Amino acid sequence: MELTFNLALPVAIGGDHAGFAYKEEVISYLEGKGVQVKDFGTDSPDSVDYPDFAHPVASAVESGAFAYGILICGSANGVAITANKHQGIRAAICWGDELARLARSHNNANILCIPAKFVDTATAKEMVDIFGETAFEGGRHENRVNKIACA
Ligand SMILES: O=C(CO)[C@H](O)[C@H](O)[C@H](O)COP(=O)(O)O
Repeated sequence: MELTFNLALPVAIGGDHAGFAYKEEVISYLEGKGVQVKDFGTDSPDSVDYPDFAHPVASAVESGAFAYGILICGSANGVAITANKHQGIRAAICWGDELARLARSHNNANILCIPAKFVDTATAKEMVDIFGETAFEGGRHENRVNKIACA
């Protein structure tokens, strides 16, 4: 089990209408740091269905072609529930720095789910940095993570 992300790979990002403006700001932030980002949409604030954007991001991260994923919707509940239907995905809802750190260090999360209606974009950017840079601790945590997947 890899302990850190391969940051040479792009980041997959997606979200629904409630997270649209938010997503655009996070993309600009990452690209301003030289991070390659693939935007899976949505592409406007027009109402859409979050599973239509969460599934492609989850599949992309599962493929191994992306370092990790970011999903954004109003509460983050919908995108997290959807992404976690994928066996290779551990999607964590985070609303603060320590949660983003723990999602990586203890749960080896590979998708960061951000509740756009409850977290400001400054915090989101901090969480993205922490999420991308924090290693999974392995050890006792790896035993637990290995028990998550249903047969
Ligand atoms: O939070 C969400 C799903 O968990 C979505 O972003 C939507 O905001 C939520 O489903 C409410 O939908 P609405 O059509 O924007 O009222």
